[in-house]
Amino acid sequence: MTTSNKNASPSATEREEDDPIIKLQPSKLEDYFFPTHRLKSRLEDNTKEPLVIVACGSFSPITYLHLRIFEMAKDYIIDNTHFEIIGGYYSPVSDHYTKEGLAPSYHRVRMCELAVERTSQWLMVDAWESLQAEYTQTALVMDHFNEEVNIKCGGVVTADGETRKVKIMLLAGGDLIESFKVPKLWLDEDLHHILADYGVLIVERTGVDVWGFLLSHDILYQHRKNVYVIKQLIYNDISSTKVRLFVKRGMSIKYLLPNAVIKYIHANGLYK
Ligand SMILES: Nc1ncnc2c1ncn2[C@@H]1O[C@H](COP(=O)(O)OP(=O)(O)OP(=O)(O)O)[C@@H](O)[C@H]1O
Ligand SMILES: NC(=O)c1ccc[n+]([C@@H]2O[C@H](COP(=O)(O)O)[C@@H](O)[C@H]2O)c1
Repeated sequence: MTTSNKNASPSATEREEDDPIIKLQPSKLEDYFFPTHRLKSRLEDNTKEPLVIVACGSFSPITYLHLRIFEMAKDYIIDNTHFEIIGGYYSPVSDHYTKEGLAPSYHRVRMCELAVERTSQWLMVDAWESLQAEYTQTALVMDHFNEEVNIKCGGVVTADGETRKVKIMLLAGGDLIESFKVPKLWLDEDLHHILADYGVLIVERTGVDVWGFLLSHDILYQHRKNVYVIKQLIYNDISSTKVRLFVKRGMSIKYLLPNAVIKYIHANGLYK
């Protein structure tokens, strides 16, 4: 027998489905605006330090792994730190980043938006980096978020009406952090800036010894108090590279990424 309870108040998950259509990020820099529709303007717990988490990457395409890393970070933050998350952002890299398999940035931004717009209450997509006329180093992307959140939005307000500066942290997989050792890929001054002034949340990745790397890398070790390593309790290794290959070979990508993103890939003939 099935029962229906029309009067029951909707669960949080159901409410997300009813979110009003959000304003999508534009495809031209002159129309750019910083998305704040899911950014908390008030800190709930006065004893906590407000935090915005930023994930930089290709997201070509975004997968359930890229969605999960934010949720893993959230659980970690709640259990192990004195931070209160006030928002999370994807910042897809621009077309000037020379990496194989990058779909045009407009599509990558839109796919990220489709992935979060009906499934999350705290994740947003910022197109600023993707709209720049040249490649933007991650240190500058972090500065952009700092400027938007702390200078233009003025930080966050506490229950006492006091304004508090928001900490901005980079969220990255173990592989991205391991790329710190690649000669000339990252400037030392950028690493110091990211690690000292912002901080990094590292999600373990299969095959990468994050703790070993942390010990071996001088700059990372120097700033270790601002580096948080998150264990993957359920290992997930969904790869965008393999998703692209599956599409090219006409194979199914269902259950690897949200349906809305799959539909978008097929409708726009991406990764053929
Ligand atoms: N299996 C994984 N475990 C933890 N983090 C991951 C994993 N895969 C990707 N990430 C992280 O997701 C972020 C975005 O990754 P990005 O889209 O640039 O590359 P990718 O997911 O490895 O895709 P590609 O196959 O196109 O290289 C990065 O911080 C990356 O380290
Ligand atoms: N010097 C830098 O700032 C630098 C170097 C390499 C990668 N990254 C960033 O790391 C992210 C992921 O890059 P990959 O997909 O190549 O691992 C991208 O957002 C890219 O911009 C930054």
